[in-house]
Amino acid sequence: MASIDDDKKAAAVAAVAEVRDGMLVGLGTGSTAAFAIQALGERVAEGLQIRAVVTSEASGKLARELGIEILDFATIAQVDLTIDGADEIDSRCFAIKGAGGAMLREKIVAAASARMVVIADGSKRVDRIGAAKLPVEVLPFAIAYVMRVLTDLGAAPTVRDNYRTDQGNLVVDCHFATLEDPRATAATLAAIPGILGHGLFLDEVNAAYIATNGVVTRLERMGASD
Ligand SMILES: O=C(CO)[C@H](O)[C@H](O)COP(=O)(O)O
Repeated sequence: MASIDDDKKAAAVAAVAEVRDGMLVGLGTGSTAAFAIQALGERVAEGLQIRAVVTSEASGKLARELGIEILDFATIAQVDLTIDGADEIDSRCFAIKGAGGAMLREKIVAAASARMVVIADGSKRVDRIGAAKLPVEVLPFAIAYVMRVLTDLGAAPTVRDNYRTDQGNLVVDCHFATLEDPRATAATLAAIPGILGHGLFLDEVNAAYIATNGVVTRLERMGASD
């Protein structure tokens, strides 16, 4: 029986097989993304010619150690393929991300990407997203106000202890009693001044590789979802 790490690695290797010579690749954050960076590093060592942008300092450090050329994302307008993990993914290719706190950069890199694939072990596959905590990145200046608004919305917000994002901001983990209309929730969060980003990925994910007991399943987005 495959371990969770075996499954993370299997999903990562399947996604990395999509990478071709000449691509600019977006590298996600987290333990599953680290398996993808590792697999990509092995292909680079074998001669694959790619360059990459990263969604966190941690992923950048790992990628550089593996000999992957990293570009400054501030100079990049378009990425070919981004590979990233998720905390939950459903059949609509809706995802919740951000347990690792990198969702703001991850969302930006995903938005800039022609294609984004999520990689995950089977525990992340759900019927409908909503059980996982939904993180939001908050400007420290706005934290008291944002906490009041999120509490009024019934989001049961908690500030992540002793944590700052790579941009120096706070993360507030939310949990809504239901996430029946994720688009409405995303719009509500995006409209709150002081919230810089949130972990709902509703339009970014094109496909997912999900591994359960060593078997990798590919989920492909079928046009527009709601
Ligand atoms: O969104 C993320 C980081 O912001 C991660 O991709 C997500 O939390 C999954 O992490 P892991 O692969 O370690 O379970």
